[in-house]
Amino acid sequence: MDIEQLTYTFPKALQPFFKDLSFQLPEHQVNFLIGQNGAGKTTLVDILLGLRPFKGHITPTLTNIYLNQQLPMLTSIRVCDVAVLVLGIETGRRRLTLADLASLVDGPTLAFLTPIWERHYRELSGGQRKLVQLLLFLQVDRELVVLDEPTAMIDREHAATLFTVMRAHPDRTYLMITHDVRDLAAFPAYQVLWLADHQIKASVDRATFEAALPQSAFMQAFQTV
Ligand SMILES: Nc1ncnc2c1ncn2[C@@H]1O[C@H](COP(=O)(O)OP(=O)(O)OP(=O)(O)O)[C@@H](O)[C@H]1O
Repeated sequence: MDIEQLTYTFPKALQPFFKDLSFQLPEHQVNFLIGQNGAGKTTLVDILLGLRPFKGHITPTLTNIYLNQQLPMLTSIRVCDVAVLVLGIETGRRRLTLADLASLVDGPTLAFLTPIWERHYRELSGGQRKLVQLLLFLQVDRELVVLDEPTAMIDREHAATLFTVMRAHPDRTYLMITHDVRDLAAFPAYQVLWLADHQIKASVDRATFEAALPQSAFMQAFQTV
């Protein structure tokens, strides 16, 4: 995706928050977006998804899905009901059995959901609840998948399951906001975009990232996000 001369002003603000940002999101790989709290990561993502009016050009327009930080869900329902809520929209089904699920989702997702299929959602831990939703939404096929801090609140084992499912769909373009440098190692290729001072301060690929000296401005920035 090419983002050219993107300018965005919050409603009622006098000055633009982003002015003439230009950068690229390579397709069919993972793009990490890093930056301190308040740097504008969520705002930028909203713009890229067409949720906020902006000036500039973003091409091409990709079908997308946005997995944001707050994933509200009634707690009186079971895991199988959550699956119907997410996958029922795509498949038109109002009921799903485990056998149905096996034909709709990938192996790691099936393995994670099978033992908890009949469990009440409220009985799961916060991290388990988050992973249930993330994995189910990742079964919905879209060209651009945006994840806002998916690994916050989940342990490394659950994060590994999430990454396995993401890697199972290498045709997708991922844009992931993260504050955790450990997330990067899960992917063979990626780009890291560093947002600071209302600009994309750096965009580096895996080789450049791994070769960066610990005292470089970019690596110092990652320590503080
Ligand atoms: N409607 C608004 N008008 C003016 N400023 C706003 C508005 N909404 C958000 N902001 C400001 O824009 C900045 C960027 O917010 P944003 O939520 O995009 O940051 P972020 O990088 O996603 O932060 P975090 O890591 O905490 O999630 C913040 O300083 C926020 O206060």
